Amino acid sequence: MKFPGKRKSKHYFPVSARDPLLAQVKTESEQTNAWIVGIDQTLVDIEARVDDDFIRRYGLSQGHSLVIDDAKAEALYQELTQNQLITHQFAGGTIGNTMHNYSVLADDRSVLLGVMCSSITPGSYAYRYLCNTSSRTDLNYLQGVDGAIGRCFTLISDNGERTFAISPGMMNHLRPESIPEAVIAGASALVLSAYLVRCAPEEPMRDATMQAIAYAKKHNVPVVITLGTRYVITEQAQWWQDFLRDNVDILAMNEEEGEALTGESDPLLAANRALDWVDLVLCTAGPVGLFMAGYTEDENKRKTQHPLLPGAIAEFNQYEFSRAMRQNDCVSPVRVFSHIAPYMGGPEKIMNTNGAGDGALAALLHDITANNYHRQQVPNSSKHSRTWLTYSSLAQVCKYANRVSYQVLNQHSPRLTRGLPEREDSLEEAYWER
Ligand SMILES: Nc1ncnc2c1ncn2[C@@H]1O[C@H](COP(=O)(O)OP(=O)(O)OP(=O)(O)O)[C@@H](O)[C@H]1O
Ligand SMILES: O=c1[nH]cnc2c1ncn2[C@@H]1O[C@H](CO)[C@@H](O)[C@H]1O
Repeated sequence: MKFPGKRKSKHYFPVSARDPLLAQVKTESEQTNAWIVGIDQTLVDIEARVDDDFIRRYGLSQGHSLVIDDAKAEALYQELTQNQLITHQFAGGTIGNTMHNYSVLADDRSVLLGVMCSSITPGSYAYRYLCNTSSRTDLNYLQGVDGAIGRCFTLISDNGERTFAISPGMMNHLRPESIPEAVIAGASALVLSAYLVRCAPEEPMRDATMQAIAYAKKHNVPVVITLGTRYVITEQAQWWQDFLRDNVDILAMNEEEGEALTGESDPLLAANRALDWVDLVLCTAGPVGLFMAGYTEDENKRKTQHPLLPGAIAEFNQYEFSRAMRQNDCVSPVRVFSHIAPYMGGPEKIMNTNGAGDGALAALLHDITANNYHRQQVPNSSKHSRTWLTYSSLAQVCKYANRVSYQVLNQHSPRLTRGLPEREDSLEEAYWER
């Protein structure tokens, strides 16, 4: 486990190899016992630049992710190929991206559940998918299918807006019996997307997802969900509110999804409202940066040393130096919030905003898993005097998540090609010095 940003505090981590007591603890359990698990619709992204007429002709709607039938997918693919419009083909899927990015950041294990073609030929989409996935992502639990994985036509319009057209293949054929209970029981988090419940009634993906959630609840593993696109939510906001309340602990969304879910256009208010249903919220807001909202124990809340920020909730960042807890683990829960502007004001040239939010979520998952890892290694540390959810404060997680988003904006694919620069000894210094 690589630590999310080195510290110069008394809790410096990873624990020093020179400390004889801690070194002992470490060697006993060299094999990592901290991992995350996610379920996804196995998809390859096929990216192309198209004009508005193209979007219209195929009955798509800008900014939306729509499922299309085989005939339409074939016609669309033919047109893209004939006109040489395809610019990139890469492994995708919002949770696949997140598992991959987590593994790159943490240099550690994530487990991906989903389907994979039983028979793979070199050069096929399935082959590409496997080649573009981190070797730290455990693919041993994928369920074989006799058919194709999904294709996600990622159509970029002149105004930079991206429209997804999904040709599902057999991506929704994951069965409940393919969900391994032990993998979920031992995980630091179960990670899902709102897209998973968007499948035909006869397809088993929804049941597989609910099975995974049932195991997570049984073993007290936090359930994390990312909302995907606002259209999936707008259609049935009340249903999603109930779903979050009953099944989810940690919510990741962007400001548009936040509005669709809560009716609040202000991301801070949307995050605050979502705390009625979940324990921790990450809300990205494009050029505005990102917000986090969560709970902490009143007695342990910590005052920020940053300037107090105005907003719909006055001085909302007052206790942003607090670590997040699940509401039920608190005796006296208080709500805490944090915000951060884009790292370095954003890259000079944005290569692609696709997956910037997924990158931020991977950073949060890294911090949560590092907390579990640290608890296993140094259980009597004062860092574990309470059952915290994150290793770091909300302010620090914001900083890290934002840094990872920046990295994604700076490259073409939503999947990180490498971890954050090693030279960045202290995220703190690198952040503020430039
Ligand atoms: N135009 C921009 N300028 C500066 N930073 C940006 C810009 N767009 C995004 N970012 C950074 O990336 C983070 C995530 O962006 P955004 O809110 O667009 O994610 P998203 O819509 O969830 O993306 P996706 O769904 O593709 O993963 C923001 O919090 C911010 O740090
Ligand atoms: O329906 C879907 N299911 C799973 N992933 C999807 C769907 N639509 C789009 N993406 C994925 O979202 C990522 C960017 O955040 C893209 O890589 C794309 O593959």
